[in-house]
Amino acid sequence: MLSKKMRLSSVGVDRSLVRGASSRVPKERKRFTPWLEEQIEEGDIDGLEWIEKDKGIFKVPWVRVDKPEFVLETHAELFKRWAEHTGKYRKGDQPDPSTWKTRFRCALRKMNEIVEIRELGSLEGSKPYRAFKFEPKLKDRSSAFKRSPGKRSSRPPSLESLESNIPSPMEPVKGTRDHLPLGRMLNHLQICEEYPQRRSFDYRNPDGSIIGDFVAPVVMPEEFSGPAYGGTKLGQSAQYLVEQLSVTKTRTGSLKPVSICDCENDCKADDFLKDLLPNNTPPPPCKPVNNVLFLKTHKTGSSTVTNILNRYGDTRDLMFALPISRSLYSFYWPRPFQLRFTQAFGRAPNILCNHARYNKVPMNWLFPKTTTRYITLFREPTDHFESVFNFFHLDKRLSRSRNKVLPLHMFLENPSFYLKQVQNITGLLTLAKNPTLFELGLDTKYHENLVTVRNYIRFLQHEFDIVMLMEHFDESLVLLKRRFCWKIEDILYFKLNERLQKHKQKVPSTVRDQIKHWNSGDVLLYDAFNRTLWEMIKEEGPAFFEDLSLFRRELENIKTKCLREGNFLTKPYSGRLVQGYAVRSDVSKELNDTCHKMIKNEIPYLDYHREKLVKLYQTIDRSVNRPF
Ligand SMILES: Nc1ncnc2c1ncn2[C@@H]1O[C@H](COP(=O)(O)OS(=O)(=O)O)[C@@H](OP(=O)(O)O)[C@H]1O
Repeated sequence: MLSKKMRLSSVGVDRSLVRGASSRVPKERKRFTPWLEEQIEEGDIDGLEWIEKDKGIFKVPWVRVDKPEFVLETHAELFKRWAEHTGKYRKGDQPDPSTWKTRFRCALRKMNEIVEIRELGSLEGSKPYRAFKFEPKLKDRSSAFKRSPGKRSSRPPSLESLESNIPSPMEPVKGTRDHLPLGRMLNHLQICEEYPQRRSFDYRNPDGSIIGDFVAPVVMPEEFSGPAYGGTKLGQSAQYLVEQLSVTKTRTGSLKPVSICDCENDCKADDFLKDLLPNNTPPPPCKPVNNVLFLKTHKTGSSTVTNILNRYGDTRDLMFALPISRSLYSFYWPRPFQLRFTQAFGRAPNILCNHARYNKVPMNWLFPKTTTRYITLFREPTDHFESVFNFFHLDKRLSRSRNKVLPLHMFLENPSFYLKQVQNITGLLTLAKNPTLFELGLDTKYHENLVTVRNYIRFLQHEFDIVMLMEHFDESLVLLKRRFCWKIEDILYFKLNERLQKHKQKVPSTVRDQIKHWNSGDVLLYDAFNRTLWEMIKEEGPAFFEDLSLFRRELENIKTKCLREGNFLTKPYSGRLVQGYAVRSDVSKELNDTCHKMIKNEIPYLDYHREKLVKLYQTIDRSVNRPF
């Protein structure tokens, strides 16, 4: 960090303009980050101080404006100074601490190089504060990220390295959709240079109706390739989307965008409301979450969740991320997800819910963390492993001779040995150890390293908003409904993909212990998220359980109304029979479509989405190309 003297002289700021002389706007306006660093260094605002200076961690006093203990002169000083610095407040203006604070908070949020460390903050007690950290700038990070040729680190990545290798500037401003003419995109990139986020833009018809939107990165780092993230090159991915954009442009003809973005005014209304509303004001009605990335894990009940998401998005005409090739039903799983595995529509997708292996950088790019909820689903590791092993016939895949199989109990006697016998651990065999950790993106070579596994779990705790558990399927869904502001009918389901009883293997306790030992990473992962789930449920209070009972009654109801009694079979994938359903012939008109969609598996649903998209494009093309 620069010394105070250097910092001040390097930007040529007259101190009297920044401090004290509040009636004038400083001649030279600084960016928020150096300005804030300077305020901390000055040390004259009560409570604004370093926690760990060498790590760039600091605290900001954070007293609620509506609290009796709030003192304008003390608690609003920092926020006032920023308002002065940006020319939003001048001496003689009416003091407006709520707005000052909101502006300050917005500025903080926009700065990708400043992250909040919630666990270090404390909003209780007589001196509440939030803790933040200055992150190294993108430029520094991307260069720090590049390895010198020939030097490959064999050390597993620490959490810090995992996190610092992530290009946070790809994250967008909360909830904004900017409208922008294609030709002015570069201008926009320059305008927003100070606020390096990824944005999405609308294209509109001359009458203002939305034709579609697309995503574009504001900053395209030259190269990001993380050890645990499959080496995605964002520069290329961005290029790819820009190419797709040109295609969209020529296809859709004359489009008239309505306005350009305003980087200065990106604050969300919620931010203002938080501080302006007195404590007892009922919270504003919640807004349903429509952007969801579901990391679909194998044999965890994930097809049931995918069906829920398919129906949710379908009834609202949301956009689904679809695998690029028509013959594909996953995003080239088990390869780590890449942008080029998805069909590009020239419009930001809302939902991803087919099998994809977690890969933070491109996923965060396509589904920005600030506007998308990330969810996934885990299963108790012993039952999970049995299901994976037997459903996917790993016994045959692990056997070296064609006509023999390697049953589960034999494999577990010396799993490393049997895996070494296999020449290429590809495809479904990648699930032969810690399947969940693998699907969530951790390279198998780190699975034995418990420090890395623990770090990775912490990383995932940052990444995912809700991790559901198959053993608590209904609880997980009710939690999701409540957190996503959904309705009970949005989470109704029929259990899909259940194996026939005769295909399920009873596993004795000794074998269960061996499974746990072999999959100890998954055990740690499951235990951690089991705790998280119950903590989240506890936070919901007693109303949660009322919702749960109501939900279970509705589940029974819909079953009775939709389904025929009897045993039915279906093939979710070729060659694999599982329990199926048949819709009652006397089903009511209103429920007919819902019942049929509730039993639709992921593959027919994907085909359905594809057809729906083609129809949508045809409609748009017809409307756009209509002669005036
Ligand atoms: N709601 C609910 N509650 C409990 N269990 C459920 C539920 N839905 C699906 N399942 C069980 O999940 C297994 C199928 O998982 P997936 O759909 O993820 O399989 S797949 O990877 O998509 O093929 C499969 O487990 P096994 O039968 O043990 O294989 C299903 O029975």
